[in-house]
Amino acid sequence: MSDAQGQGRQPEAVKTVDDDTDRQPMSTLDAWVRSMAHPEPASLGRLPAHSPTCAGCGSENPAGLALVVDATEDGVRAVHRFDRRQEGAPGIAHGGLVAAAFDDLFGFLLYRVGELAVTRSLTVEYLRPVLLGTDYEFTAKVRTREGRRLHVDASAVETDGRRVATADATFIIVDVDHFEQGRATTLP
Ligand SMILES: CCCCCCCC(=O)SCCNC(=O)CCNC(=O)[C@H](O)C(C)(C)COP(=O)(O)OP(=O)(O)OC[C@H]1O[C@@H](n2cnc3c(N)ncnc32)[C@H](O)[C@@H]1OP(=O)(O)O
Repeated sequence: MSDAQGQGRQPEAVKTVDDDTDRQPMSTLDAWVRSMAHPEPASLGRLPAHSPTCAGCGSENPAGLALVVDATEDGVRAVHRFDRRQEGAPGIAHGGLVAAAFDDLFGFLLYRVGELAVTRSLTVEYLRPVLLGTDYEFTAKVRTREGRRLHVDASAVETDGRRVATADATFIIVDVDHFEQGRATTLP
């Protein structure tokens, strides 16, 4: 992506900005599509959120996980601590939210491969309870690429190195037109 210096660029996803060409207001989707249209491999360091309101990594989503993700030599990494908003059983993170963390982390690999892709399948192995208020290191990498398919792997580990969960997923590379389907959404 254009934030190759790892400065944490936020895509212009939720801002209404002036279109340089016709001076008409640009929609949220137009701005997001424009910002995501040309993903480029990023250098090491902090990666930009998918959008400010992304449920996985957007800092402006009060219900989101607000993952903070760095590019590493072989993939991506986030240290994350779940809180009460992600509770399932008392004191334990809900499995669906752990899956969401993996899914969103996988979405950051797109910055590393320079393609747009979406989740087609996601499998999580819950090895141990993921506790609220505890730091976990999430890492992910691309295992293989076959045509439009990206096979990706991830794990979450405690500070002592014990794995609490692993995940693998298939992402399918899509054209930016895929996201035009979001136009059907009519939320205020
Ligand atoms: C910028 C992104 C931000 C990231 C945010 C975090 C990630 C997300 O939340 S993404 C959102 C959740 N995912 C979605 O909404 C995706 C919804 N699904 C779709 O839109 C479509 O099914 C889509 C685009 C994935 C694939 O549709 P389509 O293009 O018709 O693909 P299709 O022809 O069925 O399959 C494509 C290829 O994948 C293969 N494939 C399909 N399913 C699988 C699977 N489960 N495992 C392995 N391969 C598969 C097919 O065999 C085919 O292979 P090939 O190209 O070699 O023939």
